[in-house]
Amino acid sequence: MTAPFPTPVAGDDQRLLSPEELEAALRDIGARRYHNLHPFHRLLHDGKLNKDQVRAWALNRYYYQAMIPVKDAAVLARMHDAELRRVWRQRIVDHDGDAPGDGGIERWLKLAQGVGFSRDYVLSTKGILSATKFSVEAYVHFVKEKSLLEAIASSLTEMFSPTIISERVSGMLKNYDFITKDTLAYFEKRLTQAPRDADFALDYVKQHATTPELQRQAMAALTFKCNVLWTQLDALYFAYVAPGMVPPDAWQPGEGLVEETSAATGGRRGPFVGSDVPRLPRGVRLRFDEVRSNHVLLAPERTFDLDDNAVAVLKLVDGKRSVGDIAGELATIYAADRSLIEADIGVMLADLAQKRVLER
Ligand SMILES: O=C(O)c1cc(C(=O)O)c2c(n1)C(=O)C(=O)c1cc(C(=O)O)[nH]c1-2
Repeated sequence: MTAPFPTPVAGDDQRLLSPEELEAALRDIGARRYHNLHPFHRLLHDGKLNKDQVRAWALNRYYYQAMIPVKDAAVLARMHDAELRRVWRQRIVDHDGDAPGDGGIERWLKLAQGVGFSRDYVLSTKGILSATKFSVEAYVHFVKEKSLLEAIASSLTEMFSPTIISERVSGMLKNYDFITKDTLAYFEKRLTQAPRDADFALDYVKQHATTPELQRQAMAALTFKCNVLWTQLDALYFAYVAPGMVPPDAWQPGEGLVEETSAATGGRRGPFVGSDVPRLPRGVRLRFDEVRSNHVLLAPERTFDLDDNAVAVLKLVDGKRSVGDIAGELATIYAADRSLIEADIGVMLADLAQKRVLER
């Protein structure tokens, strides 16, 4: 069988690397290919995504989380040594927990719920991109089909995860008002679990990759796994950032969400009132569409036609003017009653907020 990805060579002339050289070569793979370098992660951590794009990440990443114990059970099934199984089974416990309501998958569900999803929608895995499923399933197949050394080596991306997790948690808390420490609780445990798991796997690989060929296989396994993580972000980027092509059946913003209550959003539903300050969410823009020869609201994966009244209002939405200010300006321009305008635009803005192209 031909290798699915180009496999790195073990050294200049396939010589046996020392354990330290092997570790350095593995770390170098991460330095060049780990998913912290992916543009989607840069956007996520720097606060450049809108809420729906963060939701798409949380939803798709759930599939990875949910399949990790399936992957680890497959690895476990290949271990003929009870001592090894005793160590590895901890990974399954970490994700599944010891009791209902416990464990990493549950904490990821909390994260997904924290950004607005209904638990049942996430659990259904409906709406997850096919490309996410393909990547994650490729990982499960890989550990079943390849040697135990390769299966263990493929988990070594975890060597690099504490850095990305710290960066992600601080970046997201700083940059998104809808993200709380509670929502990101998943990552707290990973900060101790990942280094523990990675240390064990790295020792195993250094001890068992005893020929140039085995060392090459270990490096190829880590490269493969970096690609598993990278392609998941490619898929998210393509569907929800640019060009914004959401495949049929994949999650569309607005789907699978819990009806937002004031407690969940920190905001209110219903008409906007005079003191509300409307703003366009990140990624939503008011644009003149030459083809339609009309203004539209451009969201990452949707376009909304606007009538003249909406255009007049949205031209004044700048995240600074309140509804009262906007009504005041329009009342002057159109010589109309300010309180009537305020009531009208309150309803109109609430309708746009319902469609998630406006925030207060
Ligand atoms: O947040 C991350 O960037 C990240 C990365 C990785 C990784 O590098 O594979 C894992 C996780 N998180 C994670 O939470 C997790 O449980 C996990 C298990 C594994 C694995 O390969 O067995 N990787 C990862």
